[in-house]
Amino acid sequence: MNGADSEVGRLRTVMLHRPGPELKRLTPRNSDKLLFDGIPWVGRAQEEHDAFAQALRDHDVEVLYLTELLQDTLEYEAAREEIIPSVLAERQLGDRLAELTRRHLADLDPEVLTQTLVAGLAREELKTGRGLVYDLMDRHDFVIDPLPNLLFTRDSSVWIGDQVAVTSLAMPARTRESSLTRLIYTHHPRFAGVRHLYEPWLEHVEGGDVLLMAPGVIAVGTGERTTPAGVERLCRRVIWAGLAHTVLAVPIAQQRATMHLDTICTMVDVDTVVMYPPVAYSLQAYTVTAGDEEGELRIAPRRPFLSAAAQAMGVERVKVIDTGLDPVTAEREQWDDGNNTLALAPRVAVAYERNVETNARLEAAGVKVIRIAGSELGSGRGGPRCMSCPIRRDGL
Ligand SMILES: NC(=[NH2+])NCCC[C@H](N)C(=O)O
Repeated sequence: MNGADSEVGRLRTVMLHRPGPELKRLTPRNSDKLLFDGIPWVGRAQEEHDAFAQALRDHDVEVLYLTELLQDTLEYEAAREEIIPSVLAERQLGDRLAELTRRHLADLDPEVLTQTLVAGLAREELKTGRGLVYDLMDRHDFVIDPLPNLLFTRDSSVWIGDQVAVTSLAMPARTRESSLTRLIYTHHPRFAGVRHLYEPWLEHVEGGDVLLMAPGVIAVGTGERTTPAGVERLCRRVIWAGLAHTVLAVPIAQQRATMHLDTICTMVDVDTVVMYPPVAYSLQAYTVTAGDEEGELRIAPRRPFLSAAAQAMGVERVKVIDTGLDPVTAEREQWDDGNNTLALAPRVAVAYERNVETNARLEAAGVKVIRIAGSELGSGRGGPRCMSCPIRRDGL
């Protein structure tokens, strides 16, 4: 059965996206808007990603590729009819160019349509384009925007128990990603009958902010991406669907370095987190549980995150791999996703090799670290956890 009730149960199936031509669209002029901090060397990024996928397979994890699932999905007419209109940004294209683009997409076979939905479409590639909007656009302007952040499959959907939350991404450069994941989960036979816990048109929630701390206990960060309103809606849904008894709502600094909760904290064992030292003991949480009436929530006063988590999880304390680094190294390794580990099982985690000191501390604490290269992948500011959407983990 698909689903996950923790961050550390043995990982069985994961969804990845191998970066492709969408990364070749990045230029120094558009990279900020497209949420990359550098211009990746695409071939090397693919090699790094292939090694990541292989490391997972070597640990008996089934790797599904998002584009393969999408291509299968686009064999169905209903899926095509749903996705094509949704990518025609009419206010940008105007009705004439939108109609020509619609016709262009309708003629593509599932494989090329998949590529186009992910890599986008530049004006010069739309050979059938004409009209005033078309004439006024630069040849490199996008008729359909590329999705370079699709690589970070963590953010566009998240499994909670046996249901999938298709998220609502906050940044304009990413909003279309969850149209694709929603399409897959709605039409692909592998996911037939799966219940959707959340939808892309609701208040913003991103998967990188959602941590399954223990069966029944979820932490949700709120900052640059997941909004307070998103947390409230998610709380109501998970608690009243019986998927969690407690949600910890965790305010995080609204800045790029800490865009998601998983940039400062991930779990490496049933009761152990690796955490960015400057925030480990200052992070606060509101404990949210079911209210008296159906659909209502009870909110306990704010208190330190780690003690709120321990209480909800029913453990004496949450162990922190307090990386104990000097502040400059800690800040550098946090920026390079040192805290962003992907657990394959309790005390087995994938991490970027470059975060030498954080990895050494993990090992000293008894965690087996599977190191991967990420010099190019990391230019999008995401580590092994960001690049993976667990679809099935063994229950704890
Ligand atoms: N779960 C994560 N930390 N994801 C990282 C996403 C990085 C991506 N470039 C963004 O800015 O959205």
